[in-house]
Amino acid sequence: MTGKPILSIGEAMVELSPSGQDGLWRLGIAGDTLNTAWYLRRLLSADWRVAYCSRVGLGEFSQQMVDFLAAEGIDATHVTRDPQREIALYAISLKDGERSFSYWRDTSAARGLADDPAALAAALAGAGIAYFSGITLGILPPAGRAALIGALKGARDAGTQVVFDPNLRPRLWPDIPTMCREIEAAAAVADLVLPSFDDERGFFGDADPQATVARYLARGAGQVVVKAGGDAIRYGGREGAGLVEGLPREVPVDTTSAGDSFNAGYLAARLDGADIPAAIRRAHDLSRVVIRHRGALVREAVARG
Ligand SMILES: O=C(O)C(=O)C[C@H](O)[C@H](O)COP(=O)(O)O
Repeated sequence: MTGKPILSIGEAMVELSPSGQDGLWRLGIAGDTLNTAWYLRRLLSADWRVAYCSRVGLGEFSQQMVDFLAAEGIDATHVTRDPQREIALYAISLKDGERSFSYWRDTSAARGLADDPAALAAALAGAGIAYFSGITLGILPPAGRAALIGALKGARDAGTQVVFDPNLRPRLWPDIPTMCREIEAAAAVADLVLPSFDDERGFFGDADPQATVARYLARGAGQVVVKAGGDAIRYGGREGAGLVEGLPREVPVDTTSAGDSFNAGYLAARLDGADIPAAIRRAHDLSRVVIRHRGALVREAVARG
């Protein structure tokens, strides 16, 4: 089965990941929404078009990103250029396999990705799936956030499936109440929300994954699938409800992109006709391989489709 283009919207950065050798860092290009697009590109057959919507600068690293997208088969038509700004940088630190991030992204070009309503509308026109995250929202100024959510709502009304990963990053937000309010406003325009239970418990106080499902459904989401590390995965919504148990566990080398790759695995499996429990198992299997390797984009995890 093939369909309309898949558009992922957000910020990609230069990534520094530990090489394993003291003082040596590996340079890559990554960012949550790009990671999901990258895994989707490799999981889906070439008949599918996977596109990225972002804003970059004119310098060397911005060009490297655009070249990277082209080399990876990701459509960069909707990556616009900002003559004044550059792309951001982040570094991964690892402690017992669990990742944390340092960011240099306050002035990045991607902060302007929703400034031009016509460009945003053109990017979304005809998209089968529009994918974005709480990080996409967190980097935007308030006017950009409102513009993006409005454009996604319009796209949803026009038949695009809107998919949202809350990906809570408090450092990107002025304060926690603003983050929580904006995340729920975004979930309200989403057909599918893919939260991670640890984050949701921490910031929304959800007692269990079922509470996360119920909260997002009450806000207007169509379907919710709650990622839970290696624990059972709860889902609910208009496509069905249930619990997927007995997922194999992995000792991680680097958990970066566990959630992003899960999202891609899930969407690709659903597009391939899998039911929700089967799609969850396929997504989990992919993220298990991803966390056995360093960095966000793990070529070993996915042969190119
Ligand atoms: O934090 C950001 O802005 C990034 O985009 C860096 C990372 O590549 C993703 O955040 C990884 O996402 P997880 O799947 O949650 O590990």
